[in-house]
Amino acid sequence: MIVGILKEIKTAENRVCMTPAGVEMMNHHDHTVLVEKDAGLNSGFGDADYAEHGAVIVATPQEIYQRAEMVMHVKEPLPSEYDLIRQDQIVFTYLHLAAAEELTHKLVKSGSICIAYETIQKVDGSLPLLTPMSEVAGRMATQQGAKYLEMAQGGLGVLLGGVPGVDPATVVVIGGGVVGMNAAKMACGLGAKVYIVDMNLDRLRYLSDVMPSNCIPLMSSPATLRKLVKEADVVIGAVLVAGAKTPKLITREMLKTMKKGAVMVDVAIDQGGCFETSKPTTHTSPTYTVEGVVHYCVANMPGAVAKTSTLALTNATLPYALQIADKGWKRAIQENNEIKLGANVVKGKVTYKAVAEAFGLEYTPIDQFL
Ligand SMILES: NC(=O)C1=CN([C@@H]2O[C@H](COP(=O)(O)OP(=O)(O)OC[C@H]3O[C@@H](n4cnc5c(N)ncnc54)[C@H](O)[C@@H]3O)[C@@H](O)[C@H]2O)C=CC1
Ligand SMILES: CC(=O)C(=O)O
Ligand SMILES: [Mg+2]
Repeated sequence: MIVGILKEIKTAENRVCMTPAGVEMMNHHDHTVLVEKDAGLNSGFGDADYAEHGAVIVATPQEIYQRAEMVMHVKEPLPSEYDLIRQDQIVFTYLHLAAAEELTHKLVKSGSICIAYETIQKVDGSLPLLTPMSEVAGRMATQQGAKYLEMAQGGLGVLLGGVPGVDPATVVVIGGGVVGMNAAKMACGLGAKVYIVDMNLDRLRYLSDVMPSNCIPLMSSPATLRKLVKEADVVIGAVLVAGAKTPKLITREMLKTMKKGAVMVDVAIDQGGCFETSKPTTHTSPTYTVEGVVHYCVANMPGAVAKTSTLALTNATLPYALQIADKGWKRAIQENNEIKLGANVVKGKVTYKAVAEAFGLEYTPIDQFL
């Protein structure tokens, strides 16, 4: 198969979706890999490095879309690419469609086969291609919370861990999955007082077993959240219902009861965000303030630490990319249920139920194409 590696074009997105080592593996499986010029530069991989590992360097995204049978990205295609996507082409990347109505319509119109990293799912419910970036974003969320608590950044002026004789900050993490647990670990390590809330009692039991004593796992309910946000210096949004639009758990009314200068980091923004007042921001303009509360809602947080993130992401994506390239999309889906769950839009139909539901579109089970 001809596989195309596109350069990222989202604001301050520095990751690349395949390393030179990945290109070499693809070559070993007899695939040709086209890599867009400078695609890996900000992750530490130059064109010469790719070429040495067997890539064909291509000057423009137009040529990649024209020649490749499967195009790969890290982030979703942006408007400049919508008309380049070809019928029957495989698009393999993060899509987060339940929060992206225009993109969903464009992909339906394109007739392509769109497999989303974030809905590929194992039998135990885990999301193997989301997990590594959730680990990065969770850890970063606490760093960003600490930074924006500083007064020069518009924050309250509280040090996350306090000092001897002075109370530490209170961090409330909503959602105790991969993002939430990683955020909480970092906040605990810095000495903050940490609450982590989830709806899944088994997950709360697990967190209670493994987290340090300055982390208090609590059952999520509107009443609990109303109480916690009043105390919070930092609130981290980390809930997910796989593939679906995020539920809004912190309302504007609740925001009004928070401390002025408190910080909200909505990591779940890529699926729509779990605070009513969240809207996507970028690394070049990451925050805004509502009701005196600083909001950080960057949808591609790991892009800021690309040297870590590219390696973590491609370690996870490459085995799946190889299967799709080796077998073609149909057989890869037939033989691997994890990849089957990644199919979001196929040949003009929405094949992921939560995406269809988000926009009142017709849902077509993928089995109809197999
Ligand atoms: N902004 C960014 O750059 C990035 C965003 N993300 C996003 O972060 C979000 C979280 O991802 P993961 O932690 O990997 O998901 P996960 O599936 O590991 O964890 C989600 C947790 O939310 C809990 N949950 C669901 N509904 C809830 C509710 N109403 N109240 C409390 N808890 C609830 C679930 O029980 C689960 O434990 C996703 O939207 C993901 O796409 C991930 C990486 C980067
Ligand atoms: C998961 C995701 O959206 C990201 O890594 O940017
Ligand atoms: Mg994202």
